[in-house]
Amino acid sequence: MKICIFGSGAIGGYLGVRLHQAGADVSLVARGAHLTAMRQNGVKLIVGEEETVVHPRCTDNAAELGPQDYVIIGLKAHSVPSVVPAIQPLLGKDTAVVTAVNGIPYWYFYKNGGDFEGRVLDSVDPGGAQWNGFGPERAIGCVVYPATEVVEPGVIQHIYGDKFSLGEPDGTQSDRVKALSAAMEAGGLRAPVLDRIRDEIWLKLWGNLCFNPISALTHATLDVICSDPETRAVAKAMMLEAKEIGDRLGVHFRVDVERRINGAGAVGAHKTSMLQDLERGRPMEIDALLSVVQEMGRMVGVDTPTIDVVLALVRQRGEVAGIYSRPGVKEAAAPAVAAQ
Ligand SMILES: NC(=O)C1=CN([C@@H]2O[C@H](COP(=O)(O)OP(=O)(O)OC[C@H]3O[C@@H](n4cnc5c(N)ncnc54)[C@H](OP(=O)(O)O)[C@@H]3O)[C@@H](O)[C@H]2O)C=CC1
Ligand SMILES: CC(C)(CO)C(=O)C(=O)O
Repeated sequence: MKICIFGSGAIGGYLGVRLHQAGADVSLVARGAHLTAMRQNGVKLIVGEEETVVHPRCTDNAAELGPQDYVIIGLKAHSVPSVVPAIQPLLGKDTAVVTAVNGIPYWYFYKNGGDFEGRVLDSVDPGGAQWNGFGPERAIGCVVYPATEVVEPGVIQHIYGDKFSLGEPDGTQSDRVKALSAAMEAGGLRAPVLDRIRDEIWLKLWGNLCFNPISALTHATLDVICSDPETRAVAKAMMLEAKEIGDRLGVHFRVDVERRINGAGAVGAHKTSMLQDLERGRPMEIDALLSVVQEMGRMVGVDTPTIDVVLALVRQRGEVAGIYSRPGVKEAAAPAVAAQ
């Protein structure tokens, strides 16, 4: 089984190590010092006291790899549109594209039925670059639950979790999704194949769409956001607006808002990825977590007053830090120093 992980950072690198251990023919696409270190020393994964080093093929040039059975996208959401051309050499007739990325994926309205079938979402897929460049029929959905970090080039620290839920857009138990699940499970991961992957995408997104921007605005950790009555109320208001949108799109939320907030609070004094990105001066995933929910709200006729306010504030926070540009505006240059 040939698998290329395009964007082999914290999550992609973790997946790469586990799939390599499972015996898959794994190639990692990465760049910079991280790529150099992985090429020279292998990829080191630290899980608790245990350290594993594996030596998959590592490159910054996907063209040298040829067509794959699976391309797993492990990039931050905002990076995906720009790599569509670079991914083309990896795509054969039957190659599946697995979106291991937070937020709403480009293929959301493929085989979902209803009024919006075939609709491209501008906030995550401007101009339909992914829809047209990958094709929605290649897509396999993936919800990423583990937390991992690149602690130094070539070194991935596992923090918690081992579950990557998978699912076909049409909910079928296809051979390709079952084979990928089996490979991931052979590597020691949990990879259930769900028949309603969009429900799971929303459940994860439900937390990301509020906690991540609130944390970027306040610099508070999850425990603080969830226990302070005022920020908890902001989060809850955003989640209820999002739930109304999800309900109209046929999403089933299997837990209620209070339980979802309590679950996030129980994670503890953890900085969300958006806060970490802000502090490190790296682009923030605002559009795939938040702008897209506003866009979907407009589509289904649900007002999103709280989401609108928080989105306006976090966009401006990102723009002032030089790490965010609104969809349709030229990409922000990375600042020389991290934002304070
Ligand atoms: N890390 C986590 O704990 C979790 C992450 N997620 C989600 O998973 C997704 C991936 O996140 P994460 O792994 O943390 O992100 P990372 O930034 O750690 O990994 C992405 C990697 O892709 C590289 N990259 C970007 N553009 C290119 C390119 N053109 N060519 C080659 N390599 C490229 C980046 O390099 P560079 O650093 O140079 O930009 C980086 O190494 C995100 O959507 C995130 O929200 C979800 C749950 C938890
Ligand atoms: C920690 C958590 C759950 C916050 O929503 C997360 O997924 C993130 O930081 O992106």
